[in-house]
Amino acid sequence: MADVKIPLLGKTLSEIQGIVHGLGMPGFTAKQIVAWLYDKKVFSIDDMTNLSLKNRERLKENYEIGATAPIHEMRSVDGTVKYLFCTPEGDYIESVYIPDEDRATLCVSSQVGCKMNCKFCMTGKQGYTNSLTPTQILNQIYSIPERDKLTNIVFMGMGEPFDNLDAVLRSLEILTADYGYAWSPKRITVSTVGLRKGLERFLEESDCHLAVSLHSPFPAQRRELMPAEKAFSITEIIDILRHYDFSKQRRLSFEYIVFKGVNDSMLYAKELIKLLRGLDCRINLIRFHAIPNVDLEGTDMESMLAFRDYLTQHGVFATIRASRGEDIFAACGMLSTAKRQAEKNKETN
Ligand SMILES: C[S@@+](CC[C@H](N)C(=O)[O-])C[C@H]1O[C@@H](n2cnc3c(N)ncnc32)[C@H](O)[C@@H]1O
Ligand code: SF4
Repeated sequence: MADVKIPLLGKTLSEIQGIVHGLGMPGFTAKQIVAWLYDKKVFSIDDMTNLSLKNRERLKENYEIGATAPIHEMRSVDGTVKYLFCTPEGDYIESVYIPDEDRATLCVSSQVGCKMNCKFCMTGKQGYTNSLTPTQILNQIYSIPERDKLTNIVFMGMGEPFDNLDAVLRSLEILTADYGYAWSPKRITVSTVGLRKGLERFLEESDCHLAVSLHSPFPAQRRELMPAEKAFSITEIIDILRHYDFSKQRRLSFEYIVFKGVNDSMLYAKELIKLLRGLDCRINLIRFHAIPNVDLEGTDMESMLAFRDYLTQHGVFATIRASRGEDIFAACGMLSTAKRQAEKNKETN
């Protein structure tokens, strides 16, 4: 059996210092290694040319960079690219590259599948398989051809980031630390259904933007759409957020998929205004990407515009999120589900 090597990608500076120390290398090599990883973004330890040949060989005995290219990509007519990665366990995850004028956003996954089982979500339908390691989270950013064009990262791919918070926080540290990518936290948004412990810890330990998936201002209806509401209600989430100061650089937004005949009337807009009163935030209205076997439909653009205008006129700034890559299975979880299905069919034929 081939030796399994430990990936360096996804290790923090202090972890690399521990490795360097353990291998008996001089302390300064830790900074050199993180620079090769996160600044120069090399694909081989052999490329770390300011490390002595002996130290590179020593490192290579047990470690590797750990970057793996996507196995599949789908390009939309609008420039959006969906990438499919395969993890060492043979699971599939998706990332979506979304170019838009002077911005280039990558939507990354944090888990394989998801435990939250939201009614409208294809990833939820897959169930939960695994949580991604920091290596697997960062690899989505490291291994795409557009990596040097990226201006923003959103954790809005497969999975619930607060259900894998250690790995997500470690990735955020590497993306924002001076020794790492040195990105401003303002370029990164983490989206969540809201899990109590995760929310509190994220607010404490990170400065990145927060997006909360809201979808209904009424707890009973939100519970129908999003079972996570049972454990941590939107009213409690908002209570915690009210005690936090979002007036500085950090942005708080709420995601709201507008479903036809479900949550698109002015009654809902009025309730949202009540719920969010006094909070420094915005609402992103999202068009529903239809998924199979779910009796939900997206609302029409006219109702969406009226909903947006009502909210904005009543002091809750609302925008309509442009729907991208509709021709390439844009709803997260669709491509990996198709791949899983194709493999199952192969096995049974
Ligand atoms: C896939 S989730 C991942 C992050 C996190 N688990 C969450 O729910 O916020 C990212 C966003 O996509 C939304 N979403 C899920 N399925 C969707 C669909 N079929 N159409 C449009 N948006 C969807 C979610 O509600 C959420 O706001
Ligand atoms: S919307 Fe988010 S939390 Fe809900 S099932 Fe999908 S990935 Fe999980």
